Amino acid sequence: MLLVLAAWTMAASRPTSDSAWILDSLHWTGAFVAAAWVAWRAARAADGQLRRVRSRFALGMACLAAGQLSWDLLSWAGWNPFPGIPNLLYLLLSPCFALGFAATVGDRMPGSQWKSAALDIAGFGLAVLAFTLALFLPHAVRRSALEFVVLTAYPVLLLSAAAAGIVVQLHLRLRPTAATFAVLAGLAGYGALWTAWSLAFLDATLRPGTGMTLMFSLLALLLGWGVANWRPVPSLSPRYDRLCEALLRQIPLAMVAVTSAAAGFIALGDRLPMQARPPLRVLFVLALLCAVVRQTQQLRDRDRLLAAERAVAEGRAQLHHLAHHDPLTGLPNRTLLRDRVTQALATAARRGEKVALMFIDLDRFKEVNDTLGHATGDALLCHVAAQFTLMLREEDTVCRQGGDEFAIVLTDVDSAAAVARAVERVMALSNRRATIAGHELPLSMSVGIAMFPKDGEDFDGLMQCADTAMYRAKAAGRNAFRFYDPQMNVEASERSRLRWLLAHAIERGELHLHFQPYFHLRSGELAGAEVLLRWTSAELGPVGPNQFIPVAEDGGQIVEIGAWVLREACAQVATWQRQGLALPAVAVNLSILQFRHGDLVQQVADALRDSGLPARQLELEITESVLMHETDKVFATADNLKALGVRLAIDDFGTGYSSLAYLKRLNVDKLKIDQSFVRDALASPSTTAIVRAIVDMARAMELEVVAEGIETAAERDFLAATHCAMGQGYLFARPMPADQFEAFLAVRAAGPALAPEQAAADRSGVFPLAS
Ligand SMILES: Nc1nc2c(ncn2[C@@H]2O[C@@H]3COP(=O)(O)O[C@H]4[C@@H](O)[C@H](n5cnc6c(=O)[nH]c(N)nc65)O[C@@H]4COP(=O)(O)O[C@H]3[C@H]2O)c(=O)[nH]1
Repeated sequence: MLLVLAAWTMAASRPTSDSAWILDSLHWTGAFVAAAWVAWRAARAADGQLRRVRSRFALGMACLAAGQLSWDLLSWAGWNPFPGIPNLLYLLLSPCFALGFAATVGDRMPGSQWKSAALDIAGFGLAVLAFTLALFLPHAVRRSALEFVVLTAYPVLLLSAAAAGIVVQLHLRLRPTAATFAVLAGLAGYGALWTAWSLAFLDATLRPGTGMTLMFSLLALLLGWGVANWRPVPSLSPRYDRLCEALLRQIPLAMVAVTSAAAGFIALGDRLPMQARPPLRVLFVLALLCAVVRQTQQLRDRDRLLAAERAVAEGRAQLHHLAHHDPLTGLPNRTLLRDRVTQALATAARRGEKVALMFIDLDRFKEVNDTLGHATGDALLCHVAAQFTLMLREEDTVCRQGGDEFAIVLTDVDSAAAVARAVERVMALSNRRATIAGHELPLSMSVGIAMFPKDGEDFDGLMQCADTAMYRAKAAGRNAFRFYDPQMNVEASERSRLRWLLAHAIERGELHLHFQPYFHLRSGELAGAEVLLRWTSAELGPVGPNQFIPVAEDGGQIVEIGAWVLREACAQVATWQRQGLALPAVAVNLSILQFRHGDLVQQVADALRDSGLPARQLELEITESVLMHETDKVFATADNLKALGVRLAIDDFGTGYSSLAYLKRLNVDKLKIDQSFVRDALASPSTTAIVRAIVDMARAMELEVVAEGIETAAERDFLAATHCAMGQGYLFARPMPADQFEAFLAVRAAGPALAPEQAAADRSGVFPLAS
């Protein structure tokens, strides 16, 4: 750099033109060779794509240096025509840089972007050409066409190369560095310098040793440094991305501006040769066409971008909605519920208000799903969701937790009584039936309620309390609501302990069967025995079936336990039979879950085959509740069971949904009158009438009837008088373990038939009344 400055200072201070040219050529040669050497070294130090890019730039710098050296040589030889080899070499600088920019792009640009970039460069190039021609043509009168072309090509190619660099920089969002500025400013500066130089050349006013000649050297050094440090790194900054986008949008405007400036020059000046006007006009039109096409393209891209942005925004909104709402019912989901409850609690805490959280579970929804299909189940859920929404105030939130569970938040509630009123409103739905896809579905729900701040202070705490209370409502026979009470937690943990212990009861041999006989009331003959399950837990001692069967049903363990009972009962009765201790019938209780989940028909067939018990001796007791929902599946299973030859009995008849049509269709063999009727029959005339009606109806339908829970002789006499054929109860015998029942059978096999209570009395000591 210092050498260049020294040479130039000497050239500028020398009065003679020749020596100034010599000194100019000295600093040009020094600067160009030095710049080429620096660029070349940097290219060799790089590898991969960077090496390709820098090599092309360095080749351009080498052409510049070679041009200068050849100029020096030819000038020294005294034969240096214009244009000559040096000019050709100088001209190669721009294409080499353009190739370098193309190598920078590599495969980083998709085809459509390539086209846009090419159009940007071509349009700008055409505009610069138009401008340069407009500038140069009035001065070209005394020059040959070739001279003019070369002089015009210098600035046009250099400015187009600079434009290519800018366009690549913007399209690829390359981070702007000092080297970027050096290369782009070097090219653009050369473009401007050559313009001035060419104009001076055309006007024959070119003088050596001026600032302009010095600039050639300085710009070469700047370019060399820029190439040596060129390293294209994409920027990830969204701000820079937006800036590049905005600048790219200005390119058509720049084309129009440059073209208009050219047109202005022509309009103002009067020295433009006439024959040059038509090609210039074509050039203007082409440049403007490029600008228009590019502008249209940008508008289209912008529209597409806006549409894409809109789609993304809509997608985001949709995602947000999906993340916070249940897709089936459109109600808020648990995530949104948590937000709303948390907000409501914060407000309530500030204002000293109460908040109620209701946890709702539809009773027997699974049965609807299993029997009528998921579409019906979904429609029922939507129906319930719509009803809840209609019933509540706007400020209350209804949400679907998932499955058949809903939650309702009531804010600003005065008292538990107000909550109870709201709950009753919600539960009023239970009195109605929903008609879905032609099916009349009973709507029943169990509701648990937790109150803020009494039961919990945050969402999770309140949810847990409401869940526990809901569980209690279910355990209380469903279709009920319960407010949370701390005692419930104790019970809930007891239930989970029971469930855990029950899981191992079979393998630990803690389950066993009791048998309770039932008799023909008139003859006193043994009619059969009901099998009743007992559990003696190693940790808890004896646990009653009313305690553990609901737990086993909740946990689904009843399916496995029920299968075990079936196998054990058949095997035991068949063994007695082989010992000559005949039992006319053995009745086994079935749970609804065995109908739903287990392969019940196969289990029964296996139990009969393995034990050798005749099918007609096996009675399966199902409760009326089975008939309430599982119609199609129950009918099909019942048909298959009947096809095996077993008998079906309806247990606890009269307590539930007593449909004669279903009874008939089920093809049952026996009804068991629930013990609550037997208990009240003598005291309440309406119950007396019900019992009579059941017995008459059973006789009319040719069904056997057994009255359960007979405890007194008066009850027995009343039932015998109403023509109830059979009876079971403590009056005759309590449920007995297998060994005692075997002894009972042995006594009966030995002796004459006794009236049942006589038998019970006679066997004192043999048949204990307590099981
Ligand atoms: N107060 C009184 N009670 C009498 C009298 N006679 C019989 N009982 C009781 O009444 C219940 C009759 O059985 P359930 O109605 O089928 O009611 C059964 C049945 O629903 C269920 N259960 C028992 N074993 C099984 C089983 O193996 N599988 C299934 N799924 N459920 C069972 O547990 C329930 C209760 O069984 P348990 O406690 O054994 O209670 C038995 C029996 O001990 C009487 O004169 N007075």
